[in-house]
Amino acid sequence: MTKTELFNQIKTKKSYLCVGLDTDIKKIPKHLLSSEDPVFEFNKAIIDATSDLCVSYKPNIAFYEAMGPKGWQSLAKTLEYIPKDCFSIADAKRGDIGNTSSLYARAFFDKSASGMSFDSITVAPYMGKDSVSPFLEFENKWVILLALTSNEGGKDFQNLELAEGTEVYKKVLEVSKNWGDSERLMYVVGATRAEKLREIRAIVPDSFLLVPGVGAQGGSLFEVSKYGMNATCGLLVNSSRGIIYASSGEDFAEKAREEAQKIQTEMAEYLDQFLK
Ligand SMILES: O=c1ccn([C@@H]2O[C@H](COP(=O)(O)O)[C@@H](O)[C@H]2O)c(=O)[nH]1
Repeated sequence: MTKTELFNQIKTKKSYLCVGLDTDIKKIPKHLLSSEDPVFEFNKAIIDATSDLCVSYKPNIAFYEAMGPKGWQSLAKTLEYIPKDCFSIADAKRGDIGNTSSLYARAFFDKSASGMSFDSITVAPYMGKDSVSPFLEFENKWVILLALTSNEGGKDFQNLELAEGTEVYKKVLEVSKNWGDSERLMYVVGATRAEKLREIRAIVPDSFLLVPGVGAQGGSLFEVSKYGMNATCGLLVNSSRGIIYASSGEDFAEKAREEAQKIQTEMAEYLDQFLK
């Protein structure tokens, strides 16, 4: 999916919501556990209930890897089921020396090799350019680099000041924006770090930002939207637990829709207010 196609989806759906498919077999409603593939059945119901309200889905790969081969099967089936007008994100946080990164890229982008072809993958930037460029060699695929993460521990390194006075996360943005343009490269910025969005926008004005941390982690959608939105929206705001585990009963999909609807309604207002 191109940047223009993504923005068109945002305008059509009046939404920049990304639903996180962090599907934990231990949290799936009991009545699904007797089915052949409970994880897929759960995801399918969540997708059916939310696909008109969001523009993206983000399975976090850890939840599937943890289940072994069965988990990878559920992941591949889920990816096939995600509507083609929704931007798919493999939240895998990969990155290694070049030849290894190439294999990670093949695993998530090359359907003929792995059976899966996501639109994008999250990548850790700390091994540098040659660990990231193998992902960018795949045409029409996106890299989403971790910049300023939502967790408290993110401050341990990301906010350290280098001798020249720049914080590490800013250096990541400044250097990596030369590895690919805003048509192929996005950044993760936690909603819990919304106070930094003005400074981030000064460095990467045109890039899309994947923003996790609203809902369960307490980040503010208003602040993210006010300080982070640009002329093409430039935001994909993720909520996982707040939507998919809104209920643990048979009404889980209905309740997930209600939560997604609340966020979409707020987003429609912010698009009117803050789109530059
Ligand atoms: O900085 C980061 C990077 C990734 N995540 C991931 O996003 C979701 C958030 O889930 P919630 O349930 O909405 O809190 C999850 O997959 C994280 O691994 C993040 O939270 N922060």
